[in-house]
Amino acid sequence: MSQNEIISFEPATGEELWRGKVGDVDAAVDRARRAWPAWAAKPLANRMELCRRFANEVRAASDRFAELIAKETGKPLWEARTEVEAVINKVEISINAYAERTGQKKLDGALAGSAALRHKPHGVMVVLGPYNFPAHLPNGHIVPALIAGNVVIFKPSEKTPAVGELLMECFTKAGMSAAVAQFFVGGPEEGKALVAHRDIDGVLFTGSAQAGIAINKRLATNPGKIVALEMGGNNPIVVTDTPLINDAAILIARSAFTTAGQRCTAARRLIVVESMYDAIVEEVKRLSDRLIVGEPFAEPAPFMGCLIDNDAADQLVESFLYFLSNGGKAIKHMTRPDDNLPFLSPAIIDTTKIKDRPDVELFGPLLQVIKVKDLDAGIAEANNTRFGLSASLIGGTPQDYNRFWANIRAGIVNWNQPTNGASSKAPFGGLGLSGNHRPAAFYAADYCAYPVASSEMDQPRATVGVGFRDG
Ligand SMILES: NC(=O)c1ccc[n+]([C@@H]2O[C@H](COP(=O)([O-])OP(=O)(O)OC[C@H]3O[C@@H](n4cnc5c(N)ncnc54)[C@H](O)[C@@H]3O)[C@@H](O)[C@H]2O)c1
Ligand SMILES: O=CCC[C@H](NC(=O)CCC(=O)O)C(=O)O
Repeated sequence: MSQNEIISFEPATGEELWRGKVGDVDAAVDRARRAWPAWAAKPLANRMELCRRFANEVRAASDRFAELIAKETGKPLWEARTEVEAVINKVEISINAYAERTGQKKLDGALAGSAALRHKPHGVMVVLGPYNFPAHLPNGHIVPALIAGNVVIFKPSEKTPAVGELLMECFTKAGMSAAVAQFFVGGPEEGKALVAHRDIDGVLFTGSAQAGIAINKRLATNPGKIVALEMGGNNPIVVTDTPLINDAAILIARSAFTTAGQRCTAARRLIVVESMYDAIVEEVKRLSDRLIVGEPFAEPAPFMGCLIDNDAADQLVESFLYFLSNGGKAIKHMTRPDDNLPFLSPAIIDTTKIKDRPDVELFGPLLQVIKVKDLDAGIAEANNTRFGLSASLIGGTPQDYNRFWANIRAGIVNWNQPTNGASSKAPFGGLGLSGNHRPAAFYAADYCAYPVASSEMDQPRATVGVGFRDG
């Protein structure tokens, strides 16, 4: 790959899919900055209408869109279709969110004249996207930002530029200028340069904790720039008493292995009370043995596809071997049928005996199992992480769930539901290394506009008060 070019490959076949020239950061920011005033001055209804047209363009291209997502990420076609649906649905959800979370209102109780709360856009927003949901997650920043009156420079992951390009094409086809919704090709270096550019007003990031922290540090001396960080997780799924072993196992397998474990909300740690351990572990293994791993367009449809590339697969195999050689007990071995392709079988390993388990996000189909004495020990173990994105409790009573809910540190806390599959109609974000208290999804509206409080009279009428001499 030349440094001036980004090339993406189909992970399931290794074939080249797309190539494009790396963008010019200064030119992109300058173009965006010049486009901003006119876009911000457009009536809100026009901006919303253009976003609705964007949704129609995505709908019209939905088959091609889903096929491209499946090809470029390696996820199954059925799942890629759900990503396209999420992109379309994001528009109406964001329109509602803008009205509910921001928008404008008159305030009661003004002493004279009237008082109002309104919101203004920040300006030029840089959106940096991840590869696992190359359309849905960046779109979750882009649409709210545009509705609020910002212009956007979107740099997709260097691993999924083709999907990023198609997404942005849908905005231009909808009638939005390519300077308002701008597609930018680049890798981490260009990401860094965009973040550091003095003429941007904010960075809306979804990706790894490592990159998010680097962005946070880079902008630490610019408190005026908005930084929204959606990062990873080391998410726990805690199992306490339940007679529904098969249902519990289905929820666990879905949490851990959907999208081949490449979801920020995937369960990484299965924490089980000792009375349930044997039954749950046996059933999760039995189910996982039945999961079909296959290429995106295979028939019958696979449950999960491959990882994004061979490096990611190598790293995950290494992590499995690390656990194995440090006291872990394999429940289901990780296998890789072809060393030249990133397909991995789901793997399960008991790491209870490992003293200092690395608190990192292992982004793939690898589930650790940890045995605990009781629910309180389970909650303590669940919180034994620097991350805090999602957490689920399986089984137990309403009182158990209340205790779990009150004590767990995570932005998404579920009961008898998977850790993943979060709703776009709710806020989405996490604590600690998972985010910076700027939740996305429904609350993305909050970081796309800032509130302005105004006290207003149509004439400059005023009377002198205390402390003036007669005159
Ligand atoms: N919380 C969430 O909403 C969420 C959602 C999806 C993925 N993720 C996380 O994303 C990770 C996987 O995605 P990824 O590998 O594409 O993430 P990544 O952090 O490697 O890259 C994300 C984006 O940031 C850019 N980038 C990388 N380093 C940068 C830097 N120092 N400065 C500026 N830009 C930089 C990349 O080019 C890419 O566009 C996982 O950790 C996963 O948990 C989080
Ligand atoms: O990989 C990270 C996202 C996972 C996904 N979350 C969402 O889709 C949040 C909703 C939104 O952003 O609209 C999940 O929980 O599976």
